[in-house]
Amino acid sequence: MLDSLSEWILAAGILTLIAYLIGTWTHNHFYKRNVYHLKPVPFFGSMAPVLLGRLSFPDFNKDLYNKLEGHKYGGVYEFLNPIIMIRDPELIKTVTVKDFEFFLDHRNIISEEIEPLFGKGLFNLEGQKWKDMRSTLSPAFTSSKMKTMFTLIIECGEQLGDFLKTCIKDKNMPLEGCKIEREGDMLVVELKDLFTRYTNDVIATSAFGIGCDSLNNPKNEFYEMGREATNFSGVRGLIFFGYLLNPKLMKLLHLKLMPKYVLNFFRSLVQDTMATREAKDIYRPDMIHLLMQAKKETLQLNGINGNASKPKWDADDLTAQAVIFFFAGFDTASTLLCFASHLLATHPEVQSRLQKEIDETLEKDGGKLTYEAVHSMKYLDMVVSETLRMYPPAVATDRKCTKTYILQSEPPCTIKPGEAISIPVYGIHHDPKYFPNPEKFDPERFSDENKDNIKPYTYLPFGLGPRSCIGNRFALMESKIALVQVLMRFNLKVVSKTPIPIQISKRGFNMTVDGGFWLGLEQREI
Ligand code: HEM
Repeated sequence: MLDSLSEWILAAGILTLIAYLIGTWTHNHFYKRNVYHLKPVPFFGSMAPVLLGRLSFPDFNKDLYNKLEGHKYGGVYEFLNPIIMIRDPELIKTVTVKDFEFFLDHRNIISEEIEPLFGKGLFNLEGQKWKDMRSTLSPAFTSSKMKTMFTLIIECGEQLGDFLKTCIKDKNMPLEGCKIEREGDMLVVELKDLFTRYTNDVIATSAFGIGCDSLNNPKNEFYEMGREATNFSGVRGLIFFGYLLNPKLMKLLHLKLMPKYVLNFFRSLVQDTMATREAKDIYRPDMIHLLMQAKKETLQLNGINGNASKPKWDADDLTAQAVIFFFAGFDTASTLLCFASHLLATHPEVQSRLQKEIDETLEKDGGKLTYEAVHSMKYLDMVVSETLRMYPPAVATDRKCTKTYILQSEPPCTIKPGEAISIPVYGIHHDPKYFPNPEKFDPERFSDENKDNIKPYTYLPFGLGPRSCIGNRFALMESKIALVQVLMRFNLKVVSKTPIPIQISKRGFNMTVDGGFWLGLEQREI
């Protein structure tokens, strides 16, 4: 028992010292290697501004990037984990493309043992397993497969357009379940809710093989389960933080991220659909079909690994891919749609020019939106590209070193297996050296005349190299379809609830705004 004040002070001192040593025990990593780095705070490392809510996650990324100004790369600390942030486009090319074999993997925060349906997903797979799975899945994302899947996605696009048209026409239509209000002749819509329902339906039909119509059936089971699965607030947010802070300890504690019933729902959905299709010999042009082909080992490996023997996938391996498409695609694409709509409403001249392009294109095809028409609209592509530059839904990406590597730079730096590299997408997209006047929304940056002036490896909303986003084409197609469906019928208008200027939320890691993306939808007179 401690019974004198001096003993209490001594004990407190020892405990503080122990805490300090634990909170800083990796913080000399860059100092020892003579790497320029940002001074870390005990426990927090470089994360204090975002954890204390001083900066949003994108602004925090830009802040770190700017603080390393003058250096091609530099050290930052994600809590206790040292991470090399690479800023220089040539170094980014080296890591993601040229010497990709040394940086094959992402950091695997949630392992296969903890959450098999996460850990076995393409994003988290490592080494040869990743190569095999990427080779198996790549044929699902070629232009010809996109064209086949177009028929499924356009159905969701038309559902979106028709739903909004009915809402505006039928003043008695009940709107509960969706965040839509009426203001005179206009609909006032919270776009995150609207577009999340759309991207949910797109993934449901193309990756899980089911139609849900989450606008007309706002409480359908798939949508509810999807929301549950992607809800990282409360205890689950803390568990995720725990994995970031101390993955080893968290693995020992074996704390799960996903409720079992949610995982079982997705597992049975995929596995039952596959069983029914097999039994009844049903064909549908979607990803489930491709996964079934993979199961039967009928797909040719497309050459990334040059390995002739075909891997065997079990049921969870395949379900995990449908789940990762859902996770990787549903929030990112709806975020893109929200920011694009907001930018169009606040830049009416851009909106009118885009609507003109849409009207002219549709007129040529007798009012029908075809695959070719979506891909022929250059201004639409410029608007989407500039939105992804200003507001990339993936603010940063990473790589994990798999073989000892010497980064040839000034000074050279040895990176050991397991060490992490961060690529600051948002910071680079907002660097005036590469994008003059970066806070200005200017689709002209991506015009035929100007786009070749963009320095290679500085525009990276979908990452880069063999490990870049596999759903890139899919995401662009579904987003363009939704924009056309909305803009052919409506003018996007700023209303009193519209957040102006837009302030990215300081809560959480998502690129979103507090209070929602509210805009007015006014029916067009055509
Ligand atoms: C606007 C929408 C999207 C954005 C901005 C986006 C962005 C990204 C980024 C930055 C990466 C990491 C790339 C890298 O590290 O180089 C990634 C990976 C990935 N994305 Fe997307 N994504 C989007 C939509 C989608 C969709 C719709 C799908 C699925 C249908 C998808 C599936 C994936 C998968 C599976 C990976 C992991 C690839 C691998 O590790 O091999 N993404 N995405």
